[in-house]
Amino acid sequence: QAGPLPPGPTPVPILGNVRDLTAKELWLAATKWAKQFGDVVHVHIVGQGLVFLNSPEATMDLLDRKGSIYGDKPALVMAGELCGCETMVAFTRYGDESRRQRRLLNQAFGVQVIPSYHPLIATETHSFIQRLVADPSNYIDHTRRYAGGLTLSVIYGYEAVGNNDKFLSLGEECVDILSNKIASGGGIWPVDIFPSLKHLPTWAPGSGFLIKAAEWKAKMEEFVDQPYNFVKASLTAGTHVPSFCSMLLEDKEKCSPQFEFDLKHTANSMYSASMDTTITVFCHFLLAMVLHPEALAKAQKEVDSVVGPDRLPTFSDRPSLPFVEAIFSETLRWGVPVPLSLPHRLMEDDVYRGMFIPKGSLIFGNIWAITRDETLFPNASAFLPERYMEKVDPALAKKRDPRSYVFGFGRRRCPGVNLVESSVWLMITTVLATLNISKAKDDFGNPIEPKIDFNNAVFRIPDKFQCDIRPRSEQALKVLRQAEAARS
Ligand code: HEM
Repeated sequence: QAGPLPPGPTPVPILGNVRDLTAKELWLAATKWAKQFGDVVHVHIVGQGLVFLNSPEATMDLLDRKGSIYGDKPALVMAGELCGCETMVAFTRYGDESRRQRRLLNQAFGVQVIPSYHPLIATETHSFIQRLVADPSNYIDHTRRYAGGLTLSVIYGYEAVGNNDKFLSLGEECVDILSNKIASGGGIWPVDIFPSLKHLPTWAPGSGFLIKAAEWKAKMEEFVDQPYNFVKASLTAGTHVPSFCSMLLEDKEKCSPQFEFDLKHTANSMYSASMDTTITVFCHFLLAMVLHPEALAKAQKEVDSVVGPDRLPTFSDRPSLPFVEAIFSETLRWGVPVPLSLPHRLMEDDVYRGMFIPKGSLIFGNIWAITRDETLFPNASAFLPERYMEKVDPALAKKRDPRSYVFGFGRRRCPGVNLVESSVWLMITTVLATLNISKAKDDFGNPIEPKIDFNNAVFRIPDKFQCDIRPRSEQALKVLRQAEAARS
């Protein structure tokens, strides 16, 4: 071993740090260790090493600069083999398959393609606002329908019908199983440490995980197959709406079984990755506006002065709305949608600042620790969009830009980032233009403080909180109706 392991909390014999790894807000525990042990922390579960990188320098040095050995994903027996997730993009091993998938992802959501989705994004945004107006308390379901509906349209040419649409419900159920059951607490199950446990007969004590895994695998297969079979059937029937899948499937030359396999799984990964992430960002935006009426008023004033009362915001307004831009950036930083990113796997032994990081370690970029770093973001736990209005040199601006972290790192960085840049911006800006957001009131007219808790193991989604969402004016409703009428 070429040097000591990075420091970390003292493990107990054999089991290691099992007791230190909690499923609830693991990023808080990891950040406590960062304060105690530094920006590279090592823990282990029965010998499986987990390394937390807690600073911009450490994530950049290892996950970005040494991306060729830090770009792998763990071969988890439970998640991958038993639950059937090994072909989902976020779990595929680094190599030919992941490269083919990334190429498809770039074809769908590369920066050059996004403007072609602008009209659809606008339509979906306007419908989203109408639904918020009609039924404000179900803002989470509306956001799922917005984000999932957008990817279902773009990828499969499928139009979601209602918040309880069959593919939206399937998506909701499967993403919940993935993040809160399969990947909870770092995603390491006893069978990942002792693979022979997978041969336990299902009647044996302790084999309950095998029954659960079989159930979840069947669901994941439905999730991957059903929307894809919809495109194939509509292509055969000639009823398809042009989409990413239909366009590629029409090119018969390309359609080898391997290509179809890649397409089917990549399509599913785009759909599944779009929902809870967007929900997390929108919920934090809503919460920030409820808690900071002064920021809301300032942003509305800016939107009003640029857009005026007679139309809705469009992408061409973006350069004229710097404070809205600052709110967007601060929402990403303050909200931290995926606080520990998704684990990478180190492919070769490595030495970093004299510390030995063994091959096979799971590497977590601790985005929470970075975005709460007081030296980079003074008063880091406060929502302060003004911090992005300050002119700073380009190197510092990049270091402070939450986009350098919140979409993950290196060769596995989020391929949905360009879509999010457009879709979430328009969503936020249109809400600011048309809606007022404030604390809900009790029967006596007293404001109710939103109760915030986080119970998702991967995404930092605030549990549903009370708030008041209503149209800003009759005129706002009128322009929304006009936008709808123009479409039909
Ligand atoms: C709304 C905000 C979003 C955030 C904050 C976000 C964040 C992330 C993060 C942190 C990762 C892990 C990166 C890593 O392993 O280093 C990731 C991976 C991924 N994201 Fe996103 N994401 C968002 C939206 C989307 C959307 C809309 C899509 C697709 C349309 C998408 C598709 C993916 C895929 C396919 C991966 C796996 C990439 C791989 O392992 O190679 N994401 N995302």
